[in-house]
Amino acid sequence: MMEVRALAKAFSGVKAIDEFSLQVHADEYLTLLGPSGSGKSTLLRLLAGLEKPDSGSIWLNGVDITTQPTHMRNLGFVQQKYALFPHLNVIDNVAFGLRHRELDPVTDPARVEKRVADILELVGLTDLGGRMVGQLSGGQKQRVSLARTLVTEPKVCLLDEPLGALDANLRERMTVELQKIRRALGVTFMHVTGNEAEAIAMGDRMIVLDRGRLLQVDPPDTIFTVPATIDVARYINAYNILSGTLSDGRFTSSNGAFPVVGDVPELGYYAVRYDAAHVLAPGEMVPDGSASMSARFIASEFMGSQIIYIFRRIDGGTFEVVRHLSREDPASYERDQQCTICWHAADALLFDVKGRLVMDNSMRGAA
Ligand SMILES: Nc1ncnc2c1ncn2[C@@H]1O[C@H](COP(=O)(O)OP(=O)(O)OP(=O)(O)O)[C@@H](O)[C@H]1O
Repeated sequence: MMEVRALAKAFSGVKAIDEFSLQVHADEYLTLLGPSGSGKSTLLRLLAGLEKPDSGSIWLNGVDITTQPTHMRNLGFVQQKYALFPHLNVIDNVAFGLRHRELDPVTDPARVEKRVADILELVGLTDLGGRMVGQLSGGQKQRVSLARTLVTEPKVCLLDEPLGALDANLRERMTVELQKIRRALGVTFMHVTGNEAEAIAMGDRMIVLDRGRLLQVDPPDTIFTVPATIDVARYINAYNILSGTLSDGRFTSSNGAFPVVGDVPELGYYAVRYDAAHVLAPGEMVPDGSASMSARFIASEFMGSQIIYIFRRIDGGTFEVVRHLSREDPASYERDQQCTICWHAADALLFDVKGRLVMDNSMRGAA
């Protein structure tokens, strides 16, 4: 439906977007995760036509829109700052885009009224239509901003950190709402976020961006279980990452040596998911087929249904262990207590020196 081909944009010689290509499907929720400065906003601005690319092209339903002005693109853009008209009420803010859009403006008052009423109902603002926007909460302003964009029926709606300004409670509610609204309209959403949990929870597919380059695009569960590079593993904040080398058939680092199934040349990194590790009880033996390391307890964080234990590794880095409390009671450790952490050797992911996933240990076991 939308296709981005080798898009590039540099500012003063620094590449903000670097040979970025992507196929966007109709009726999908795409999330875009990247650290600060990775080019997320620049990419949205290029797609929206607010920034001119140095090279590459953007296609919408087979039409090259690379040089089309913003208002001709039929793309919606919900920016970080809501940019609502303070002197207009909610209804008029939403109606404005519809009356004044370049492509097919709607001027018949009855049609405008009906369309605005429908969209306000969809975003849950029916009762607030007459309010001035200055009298709305952050979450309500966010909905007006979304409604104002969606009322124009864009083919793709770009959302720049739409939940960024909301408190945790509201963010959780809007997570579900945004998905519901998108599904009801069948419009494609491209939602930029710096929050990995949001990207994983909301996307049908998820893009990971780093220094302007696309590292991976896949359904979130694939990104979570099979991150294509060590940087993807790092950005989703779900893996303990160790660097080391292969020696005598074992991944060897200052934290110990762990068995590697098969022969992996050029091994550089070893990653253990937080929820794949557990802490041995005093006197408990390391099970067969497991790797283990010694670490000192620093702190735990209770998260409701799960608990995170944080340890200090021998090399000074941290190692996190997540346990689900539906399966076991929380344990308590003394600060600086020496513990043994273990995991199935086959659960570790192996990356080469360039940070590319070589093949995971379990796949090697099966091979
Ligand atoms: N108008 C500009 N002039 C110069 N440099 C820019 C401009 N816009 C962006 N950049 C640079 O391009 C890079 C990407 O910036 P961008 O704002 O797209 O990143 P981001 O991933 O959206 O970051 P954040 O999550 O912090 O908003 C950064 O190095 C930034 O400093």
